[in-house]
Amino acid sequence: MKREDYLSWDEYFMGIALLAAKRSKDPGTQVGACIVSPDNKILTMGYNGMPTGCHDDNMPWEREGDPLETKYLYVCHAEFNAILNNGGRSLKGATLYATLFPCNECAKAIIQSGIQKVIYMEDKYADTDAVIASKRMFDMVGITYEAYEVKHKKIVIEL
Ligand SMILES: O=c1ccn([C@H]2C[C@H](O)[C@@H](COP(=O)(O)O)O2)c(=O)[nH]1
Ligand SMILES: [Zn+2]
Repeated sequence: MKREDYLSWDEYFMGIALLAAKRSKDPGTQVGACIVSPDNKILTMGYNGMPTGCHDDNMPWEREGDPLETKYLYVCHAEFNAILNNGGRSLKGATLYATLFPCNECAKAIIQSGIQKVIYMEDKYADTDAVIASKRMFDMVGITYEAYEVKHKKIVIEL
């Protein structure tokens, strides 16, 4: 008889996005993204981090203060990294699993890449212009977005 407590596709892909987020050096919010083809093949992944060659130790991670000394002008967003990491594979019709609702800049890249669906975990910046603009664009172009249904499943991985 087969196992019954195996991961659903959504659990598997969101689990991978959560694992990718663990690579982030951001002390504030660690974001992960996993992009999946319509036939459930993982196409690409990403997390928020500094551009390649900009060493994490030499970059600011502050949230406030002189804008040039905050992370915001430098950090590459998880979804943006995932899209850029696609290795030449088409993302048309794909689904993006994201641990945070994508901002407007990521939304633009999502639209241009042909991704059709977004499944997100957290929407803690829902009241910001960035996320409002994001949803406005998704609605306009017919990209669907839905909150990941948390089932409080614990996935334990021992290394
Ligand atoms: O679409 C998004 C929006 C934000 N991020 C990243 C950018 C930053 O590294 C953090 C946000 O940090 P806070 O301290 O919570 O402001 O999230 C992203 O990857 N994707
Ligand atoms: Zn973004």
